[in-house]
Amino acid sequence: MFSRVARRAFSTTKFNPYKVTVLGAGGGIGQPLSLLLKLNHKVTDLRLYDLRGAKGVATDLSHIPTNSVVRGFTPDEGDGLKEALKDTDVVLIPAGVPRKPGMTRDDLFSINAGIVRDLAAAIAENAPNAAVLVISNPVNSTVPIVAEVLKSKGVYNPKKLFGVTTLDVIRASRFISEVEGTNPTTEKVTVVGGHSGITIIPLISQTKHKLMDKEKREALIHRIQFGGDEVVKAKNGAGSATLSMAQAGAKFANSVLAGFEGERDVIEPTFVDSPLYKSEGIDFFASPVQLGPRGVEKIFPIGEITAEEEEMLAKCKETLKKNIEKGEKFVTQA
Ligand SMILES: NC(=O)c1ccc[n+]([C@@H]2O[C@H](COP(=O)([O-])OP(=O)(O)OC[C@H]3O[C@@H](n4cnc5c(N)ncnc54)[C@H](O)[C@@H]3O)[C@@H](O)[C@H]2O)c1
Ligand SMILES: O=C(O)C[C@H](O)C(=O)O
Repeated sequence: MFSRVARRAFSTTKFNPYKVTVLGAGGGIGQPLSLLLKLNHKVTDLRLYDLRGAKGVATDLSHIPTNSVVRGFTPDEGDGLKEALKDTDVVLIPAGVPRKPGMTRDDLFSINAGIVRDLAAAIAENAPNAAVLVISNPVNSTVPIVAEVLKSKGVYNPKKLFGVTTLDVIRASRFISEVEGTNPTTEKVTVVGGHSGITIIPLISQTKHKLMDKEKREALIHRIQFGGDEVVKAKNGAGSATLSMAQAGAKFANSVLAGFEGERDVIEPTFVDSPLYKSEGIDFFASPVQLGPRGVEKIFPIGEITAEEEEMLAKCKETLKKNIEKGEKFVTQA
């Protein structure tokens, strides 16, 4: 039985009808991500697609008494991908293979580039107005792949394409709190650049811990940049981060939906088509972005940084430029 207060709160809750699709929903990230989206009251229509397993995951989640209807789609019955995408508002893409120990994210390009390209073509056809949140690695290259496919189909909207770098941001909060003995939920670290090794730049100088001693700071930065390797090593061949990534992906998706709903001051670092370093041939860059009803509302510059961070930025740009070009050429020179 609901108490009177709970009943009143429930009956006055406003549900906006958002359709959200997860491509790769049967996987290590896909399953917990779908669970977290099922628990999100902003989501009313949840569609799960995978080559296999999506129907079982959807049926399982469909017993949870939250606001959304959840359906699973696979390619074996009719056009599952088309049905999963039709007129959806947000698409999250965790489809693709994860790393094993000894691999870089770039080593995943040979398999994941084709997967992401084909899914992007289906998005262009069935959900050209959707916000697309790319999780599949290597993000520095898969985001440009999606952009080029959407451009080739005449439906590219740079305000609605996002590389999800939220895992770097949540790791930074957690790791800095471990170093400083503080509450991780109140630690905010701006992380800019891209999503792999030295392209991940946590701006410690912009935190309240800017006076941290050099040795401690360098170890912290290295841990944030290579946090993914920590998980790959610990899972010992069974994949990479899935649960923390699901949390990160659900958090970012919630922010995108909050922006759609017109909530004010929704700001998240994310890897987007950005003017910040375009003059240097870098088409995409992660920096704090204000999200709104049309997607990207405002891209913030990275602000004042130290000489040490300038050096990191220079190295990041070199790698990022190559990663982005690799993704773009995969589509344009095919
Ligand atoms: N952006 C980030 O911060 C971040 C963090 C962690 C992992 N990742 C990346 O996410 C991806 C997925 O990782 P995972 O651990 O969930 O892998 P996983 O192997 O557990 O799951 C991937 C799922 O994708 C599905 N899939 C493959 N091809 C597909 C297609 N064409 N259409 C639909 N589904 C397809 C598979 O069937 C599988 O269920 C990897 O590339 C990984 O590197 C990114
Ligand atoms: O490390 C990986 O390969 C997965 C992901 O990009 C991560 O940062 O955990």
